[in-house]
Amino acid sequence: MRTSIATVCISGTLEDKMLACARAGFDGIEIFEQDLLVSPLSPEEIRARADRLGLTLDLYQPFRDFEGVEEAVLLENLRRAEAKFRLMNRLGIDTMLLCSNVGTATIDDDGLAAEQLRRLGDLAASYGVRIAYEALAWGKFVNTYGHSWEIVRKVDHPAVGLCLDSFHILSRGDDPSGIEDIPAAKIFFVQLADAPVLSMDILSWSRHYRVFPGEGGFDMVAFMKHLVRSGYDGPVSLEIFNDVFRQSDVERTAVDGLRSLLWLQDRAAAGLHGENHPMELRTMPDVRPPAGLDYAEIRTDEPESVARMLAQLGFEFCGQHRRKPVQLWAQGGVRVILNGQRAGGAAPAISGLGFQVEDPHGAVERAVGLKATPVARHNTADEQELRGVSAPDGTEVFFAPTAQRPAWVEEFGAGGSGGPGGSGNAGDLVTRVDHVNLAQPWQSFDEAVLFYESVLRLETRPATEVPSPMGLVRSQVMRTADGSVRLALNIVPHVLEDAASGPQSYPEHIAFQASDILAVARRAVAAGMNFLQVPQNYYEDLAARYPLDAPTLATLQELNLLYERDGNGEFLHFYTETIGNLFLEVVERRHGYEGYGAQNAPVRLAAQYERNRLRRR
Ligand SMILES: O=C(O)c1ccc(O)c(O)c1
Ligand SMILES: [Mg+2]
Repeated sequence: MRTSIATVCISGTLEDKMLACARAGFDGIEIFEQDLLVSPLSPEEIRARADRLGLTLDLYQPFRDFEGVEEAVLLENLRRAEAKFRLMNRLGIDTMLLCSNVGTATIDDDGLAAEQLRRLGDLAASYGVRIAYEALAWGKFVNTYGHSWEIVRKVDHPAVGLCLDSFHILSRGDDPSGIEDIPAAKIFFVQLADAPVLSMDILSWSRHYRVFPGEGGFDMVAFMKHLVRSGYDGPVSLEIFNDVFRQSDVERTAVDGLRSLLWLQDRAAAGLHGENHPMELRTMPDVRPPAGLDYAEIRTDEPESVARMLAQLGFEFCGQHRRKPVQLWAQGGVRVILNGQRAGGAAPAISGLGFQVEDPHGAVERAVGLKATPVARHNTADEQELRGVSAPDGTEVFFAPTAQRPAWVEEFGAGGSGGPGGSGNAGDLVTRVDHVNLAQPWQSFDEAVLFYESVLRLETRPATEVPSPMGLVRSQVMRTADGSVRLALNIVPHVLEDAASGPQSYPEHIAFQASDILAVARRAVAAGMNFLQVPQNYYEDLAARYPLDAPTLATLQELNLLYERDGNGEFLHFYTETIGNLFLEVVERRHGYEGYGAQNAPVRLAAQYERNRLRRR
């Protein structure tokens, strides 16, 4: 598949954009008119530069408000078009995108629109140029791809075909399967964009919220399959209007974009089960989603305090690393690595996660194929080689075999009874990691969703928004279907960017699942643990929300436990104090509860905010 991207997707000057697209590995680009108008480079220089970078110039766009007009307006539109055809000749671009008329159309008549497009086709052909007609979802008379295809069929001109843009089709809830019935030769260009499911006017949605395939809520894989089945084999181009992408690091966004096309090809190929079509799809090693967490690594400047907290929760110290200031703690088969090496400014509190996979080698190969950055790992001869990549927020993601007792624990001289391997001791109350909550800088949130979806094959669940004193926190759960791995990605509110403490001052946490949370809490109380204090108002509201008896309520309040119900399911959980950027949570799920205590999250965030303020005073 030939990959392309519209220059409007990314930040910087036209030169910056071209360089970044070439470096990321795109085959070509669409020149967005605005980028050319403001460029000091001449069309010939742009052409030469693209050539040097190995980029094809696939499309010039957009040309607007052409068809469905009075004759006098049409003559003016043809004059406008001819100027652009001359420009395209200088650029060496042979396809121009024409948006369906949104402004000047006054005549709702397909026959007339077709005749006018035929005249444009004749003019275009005389310059060796083709017109790709795109139905904008908010076009005045033409706003569906079906309608644009009817008109193009009527035009019946070799220089007039279609541009299909997934956003305009899927945003309206239109059925994309009809794409398979369009003759491939009449599809001149294809643009892809995903978007989060929002209820707002389509134009604003399109101009500000598009995201790369895999980062939103559209079924892009199904769309791609229809496209492949049509027999189309031209460029597949990203056209993303997104306020964040346009102000983010250009190289990084370009890589994110290419990753989306690599992922999409792989998924579409898997869904097409070896069907034969002209478009060749690039695939990668097919790895299964992780089976569980091998370990979680916490990096902290206060390892003693975090160690104390782990001990209070029933974790056992299993050993010190031979050479590094790094400790291993374990309980019930859960392994936590406590890294006291100085992290420096923007390092996340949860610095690494080991995922258990069937084929660690294949998983690394796939991750690198998806343009993830490998993490440098120093190995001595007797240390087990673990390979991993960096997630967008800097968390190191390692791929480990699905061993009960991984070989690397030997580096910690770990022996002992239950210790770090197997399923732990019979009396262990913590049985597994329930979920890991990772703070995401707002610039790389969409990138992170695609990263975890494509590299780890996690599924996205509908996002939620949690109010906090620092702003609205968007939270996105990504998990395996069976729940063996669950991550909650939280966007760090903008306000923290300005804080002296820097963008990563937002805390992260690991939630441990317990078989008996009351016992864990009581043991922690006895061991002198500092719980996050839950306000009285919360318990009064809880009594109103649920018919809980007085002794249960009193126990919840005494232990600073939070509670939520979901049908038959019950969720009990508590939080520790925050140390540096880290706190811990213990949860107990009863009767198939599947959520994360969303109603309690604002209480937690407000309590942490109060605590933090008191400490800073
Ligand atoms: O928002 C627009 O105007 C616009 C322009 C060109 C496109 O290809 C498109 O999909 C939208
Ligand atoms: Mg478009």
